[in-house]
Amino acid sequence: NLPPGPFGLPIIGNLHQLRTNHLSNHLSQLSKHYGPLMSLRLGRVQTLVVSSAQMAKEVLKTNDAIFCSRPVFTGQRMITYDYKGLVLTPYNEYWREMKKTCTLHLFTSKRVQSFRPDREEEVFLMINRIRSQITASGSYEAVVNLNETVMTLTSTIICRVAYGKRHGQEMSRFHELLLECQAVLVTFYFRDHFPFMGWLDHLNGSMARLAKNFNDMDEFYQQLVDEHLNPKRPKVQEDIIDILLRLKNNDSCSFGLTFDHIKAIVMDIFLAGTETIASSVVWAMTLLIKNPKALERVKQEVRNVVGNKGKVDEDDLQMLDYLKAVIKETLRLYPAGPLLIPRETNDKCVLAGYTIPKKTLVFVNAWAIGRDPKSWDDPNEFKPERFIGSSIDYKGLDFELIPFGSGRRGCPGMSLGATTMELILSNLIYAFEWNLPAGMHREDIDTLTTPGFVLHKKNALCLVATRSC
Ligand code: HEM
Repeated sequence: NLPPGPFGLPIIGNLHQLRTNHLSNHLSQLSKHYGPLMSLRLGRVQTLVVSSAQMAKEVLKTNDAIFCSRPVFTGQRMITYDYKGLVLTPYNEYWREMKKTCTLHLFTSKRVQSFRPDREEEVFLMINRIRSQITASGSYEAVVNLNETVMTLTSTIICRVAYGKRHGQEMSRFHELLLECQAVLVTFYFRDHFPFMGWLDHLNGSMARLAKNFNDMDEFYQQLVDEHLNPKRPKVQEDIIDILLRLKNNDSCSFGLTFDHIKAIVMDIFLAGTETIASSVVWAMTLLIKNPKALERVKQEVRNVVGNKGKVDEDDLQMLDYLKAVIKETLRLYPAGPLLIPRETNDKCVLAGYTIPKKTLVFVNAWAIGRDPKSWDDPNEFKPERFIGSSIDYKGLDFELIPFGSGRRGCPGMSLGATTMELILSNLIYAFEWNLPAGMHREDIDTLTTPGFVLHKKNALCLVATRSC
């Protein structure tokens, strides 16, 4: 008694139907036909796709205890030091302890606040770099590649938070490793879907590629840990590695924190924090440039609030209601994790009259839910106004808007993520006038996406910046 779904082929099931660049959109189209609970079979893996706010509430709230595990896959197992992190670890006693430790020591609002100077300094440095680009161009304007600019910024911010370091030569090496890491994480491993064909992963080189990436990343992280252990290291503000080393020395965790745990957590923070923030800022700028009235309104709001101060700081953010609405609307239309992070059931259960087996892989389609006409008027239109005077928020209680997920596996970095997005976007809008390059029209700005966990804009957003202050 499984939920309905498209007919699958023998052995491979529906795998062949999922070879698409925009999986969440494709699943959303299929769900229009099969309904908000849809079954798929990926090789031997039974899969459930959830595509309405009501069903998301059933899964993430009512039955959270059953839907809160994560699937075990080959690439993820190796990259996460055999599931010693948080993000991809299946639900078990270890995850609960680790989550408690991270919630108490890494994700408190006091800790997020303590990194405020790092965030502000890096954002202002980025604004100054764009200003220098304009000066160097010899005119009043310069073309800025926002994908590159914002990605460099967010990875520098996360580096400072996690390792207390800015971008240097070794950081660009790390960037390369991270890109390779994302590639090996989304690689198709035969053993995950057809256990008897695991030998093919060795034959086609994917296991060797995975092992190489893991060893390179491990070497990099170990070097960072060693630097932190060096007694001659200058005393600066505590970063995440410092905090975890302190907990290790004090024996603060019941499971005995090791260097592998520390490296796995730092890896999590990098993977979960960098691209999500960067892609969301790029989507916000894409939507604003395509909607000049909204861009004008947010610009007026930021300038009225900030005046001639020269930059937006975090104290100003509370007063920027329309900017916050722009961010909510962006996350509704382009959630950074359009299928959240895949879940797995840890028991059998009944949902809307259907039987969902234990160990079902679950995709909650935040992309489809954010565009569901049953929840939203003009669902495909960019209308930040819809959030003005509305209590709907992305904090995990309103299931029509769940870019950060919900329940016990919901995003613990939400506050850091949202504040950083607001700070970057408001400063970009405050410091510059943004226009399309000569000869380009609003309609020419595409919204194509890249495949993968994070929904990136495929073609770089290049806009003309002119100084406004
Ligand atoms: C725009 C920014 C961000 C977005 C949209 C986002 C989104 C998400 C989503 C959708 C999930 C899965 C939730 C679920 O399964 O219900 C998640 C989990 C997670 N996020 Fe974020 N995130 C963002 C920023 C961050 C940042 C800055 C950090 C850390 C510094 C972070 C750390 C994590 C962690 C550790 C998890 C795993 C939680 C678990 O499985 O227990 N995220 N995030």
